[in-house]
Formats: sequence, structure tokens, C-alpha cells
Amino acid sequence: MNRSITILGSTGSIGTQTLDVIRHLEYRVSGLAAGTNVERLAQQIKEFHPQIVCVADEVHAQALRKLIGTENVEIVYGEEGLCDVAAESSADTVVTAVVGAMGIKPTLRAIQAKKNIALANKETLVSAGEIVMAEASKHNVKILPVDSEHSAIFQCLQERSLSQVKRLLLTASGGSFRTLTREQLHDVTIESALQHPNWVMGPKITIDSATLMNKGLEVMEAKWLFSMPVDAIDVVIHPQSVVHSMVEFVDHSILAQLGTADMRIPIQFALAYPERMQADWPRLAFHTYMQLDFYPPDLKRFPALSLAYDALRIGGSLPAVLNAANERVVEHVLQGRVPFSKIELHVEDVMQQHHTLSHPSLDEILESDRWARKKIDEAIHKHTPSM
Ligand SMILES: NC(=O)C1=CN([C@@H]2O[C@H](COP(=O)(O)OP(=O)(O)OC[C@H]3O[C@@H](n4cnc5c(N)ncnc54)[C@H](OP(=O)(O)O)[C@@H]3O)[C@@H](O)[C@H]2O)C=CC1
Ligand SMILES: CC(=O)[C@@H](O)[C@H](O)COP(=O)(O)O
Ligand SMILES: [Mn+2]
Repeated sequence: MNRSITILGSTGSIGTQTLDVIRHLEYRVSGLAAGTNVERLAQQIKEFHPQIVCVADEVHAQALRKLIGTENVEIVYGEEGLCDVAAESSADTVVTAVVGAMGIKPTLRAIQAKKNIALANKETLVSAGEIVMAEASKHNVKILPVDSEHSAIFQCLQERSLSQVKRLLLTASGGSFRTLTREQLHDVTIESALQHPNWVMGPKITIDSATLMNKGLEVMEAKWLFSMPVDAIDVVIHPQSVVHSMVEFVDHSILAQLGTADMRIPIQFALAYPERMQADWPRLAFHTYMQLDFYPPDLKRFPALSLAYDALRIGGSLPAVLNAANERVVEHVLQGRVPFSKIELHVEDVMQQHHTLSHPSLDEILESDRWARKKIDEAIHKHTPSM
């Protein structure tokens, strides 16, 4: 079986690990898309020979052309270029590994071009889950989870009917500040927020993990992937990140998926599905002492998780607003303009100002997204006018 894969976000954490898996499986690469890291993208082009690649803008497209010399590859750029790469004709599967709601349009274009989606970009389902799942069903394509928790649940559900499921249990590491009090969170640095205890990931998801917003986004992602009602999706803190998630069935039996904290495992499962392929990376060690802890999340210390449940219960355009507000405020946090401990306040404030639209169209979702980002910028500008 020689599959052909396109990766949106090939220079990032998921993108580079996907290329590791592709190297190992000896699959082909049809298309690659990145933002501004043209040096890394040029190396990937020379090794994997895609037909088409995309970068953020024309300046980076020209820089890339110089770096790759005579390599025979079509170079496109910008939002339209990203959609063109997503729909490129010879790929079987498109791995969505860009960050944020910018993934919505190319994911839809890939679905419309009948590509299976290996979905890492959870924000697309958070903001536009209803539309994306309906398009996938209409075009008869699979949405295969890459996110470790959802891959775990997907693996536990193989050959089982959703009608037998009582609830999904998403595990959460607790992030960089799992043991800190709310007061202590006021003094944390960005450098410490970016130190995830178990996973090496891109900056945005690492901050989301530290606020537990990542888990909130994952609850919404699970609702759409597995058609589960919100009250059947629970979160449990599990500091070791060995149990990647669990499914409780109607007879109260629980299945869990375990493994090392290595994203190549869920990535390979999604790319090779329904096959299970050999691997050569490290295995979970049981010959040394291993302790596994589980306890409930503290929603007072980590209110982002409550905000996400609220957004999911109300639904409509509110999850897109939560997501966009969070994306924008996290950008400000990463640039040192807003303290880490203010993330949830800003997100909640924008959610409260929003007039939710039920069953929004794609345009209404994108408009709600733009509105939320603007509200965040205005609020932050008020406090830091030099911005
Ligand atoms: N990292 C992980 O372990 C996990 C990640 N996820 C999800 O996967 C997604 C990716 O996360 P992660 O890999 O950590 O993120 P990274 O920040 O590491 O990577 C982001 C990628 O997006 C690219 N990008 C930025 N702007 C553009 C653009 N305009 N057009 C095309 N590509 C662009 C970046 O390119 P460049 O660097 O060249 O600018 C980079 O390749 C997120 O949604 C995250 O929540 C889910 C589970 C685990
Ligand atoms: C690897 C992965 O899937 C991340 O989403 C991870 O789950 C982050 O860890 P926590 O959000 O549990 O801290
Ligand atoms: Mn995850």
C-alpha cells in the first residue's frame, strides 16, 4: 500500500512528526504547506518531492524559489494557495496541522475534493464542526483523529457501536501549572508556560494546555467526531499522560488506550487506517515502576474548561467566538502584551458580548471569528495603548 499524503503545516510540530511517519511507512508526499519557515520547507521539498507547496505570502514564495533551485514543484501562497494545496488531486489523505481557524477553509476544500482528513487542527471542528461533519458525510470522506485523546477514543471504539457508549473520558495532563494556585498563576512567565510536562508541541497548544482551554477545545472536538452529547463527555486529570483517553460503555466496562507521549503513534494510526503498521519508536516501559494518577479538574483554578462547556451547551456561533477570542489573546500573551492569568477573563468578556447565532453559515462563523478577534484587540488596546 503506497498512499500519498498532503500536509498543511508541514514545518510545525505535527507536520514534522507526520513526515517522520511518512519516511517510516515509505508513503509519498503530494503537497506541503507552511507559513514562513522556508528553510525547513526547502529541505522537505528536496527530500519528499511534492507536486505543489504553499507558503504564507509572495515574499516567502520568492525566497523559497531561490532556495530550491531547479526542483520541479509548483509554489503557491496565501489563503487561496493553501486551499489549492488541500485539494491537490493525487493525495489520498490531507493532514491538517496548521494552528487555529485558518484551517477551516482548506479542510472544507479537501473534503470537497474527496480527500480523507487526518485531523490535528481541532480549532476547525470547534468553530465549524456542524458544517465540516455534514460536508464529510455528503462527500463520503473519513475524518480520522490525530489528536492523541481522540485517537485513543477512536481506537477504543473500533468495531463497536456508539449506542453502547455511556461516556467518553478525556484525560488531561493538567499542563505546565497543574499544581499552582490561582494566585500563583498571576506571577508565571511565558517561558514556564511553554514547558509542557510531557509533550513537545507548538506554542499555541502548549499555552492552551496550561489554561486547560486545550481540553475544552477537545471536548468540543469529541462532540463532533463521535456525535456525543456534551453531558456524556467528561475530563479527568491524569498527570502522567500515559492513558490517552477512555470510553465507558453502558455495562460500565471501561476501555483505555495507553502509550508513550509520542504523537507519531496517533499520526501513524490515522495515516495507515484501517491497517495497524509496525513501528520502531520507543515502547511504554513496564519493567520499571510506573504510577498512574487520576482526579477531577478544578474548574475554579482553570475556568477555561467551564467556558468551553458553556460554549458547547449554548452552541451556534459561540464556540467559534470562544475559539477566536482565545487564539487572539494567546497571540498577545506570547508577544508579552497580556499576562497569562488574564486569558480566561478576556475570552469570557468577549463571549458575554456576543449575540449567538444558531446553526450559523460558514460566512457567519467567519464573521463571528473576525468580530471576536477585533473585540480582543480593542480590549487589550485599552489597557496597553502603545500596542
Ligand atoms: N503539537 C502537538 O503535539 C499537537 C497538536 N495538535 C493540533 O495540531 C495543530 C498544529 O499544532 P502544532 O503542530 O503544535 O503547531 P506548530 O505551531 O508547531 O505548527 C504550525 C504549522 O502551521 C504553519 N503555518 C503557519 N502559518 C501558515 C500559513 N499561513 N499557511 C500554511 N501554514 C502555516 C507553520 O508554518 P511555519 O512554521 O513555516 O510558519 C507550521 O508548519 C493545532 O491545531 C494543534 O492544536 C493536536 C494534538 C497534538
Ligand atoms: C498531544 C496532544 O494530544 C495534546 O493535545 C495534549 O493532549 C496536550 O496535553 P494536555 O492538554 O492534556 O496537557
Ligand atoms: Mn490532545
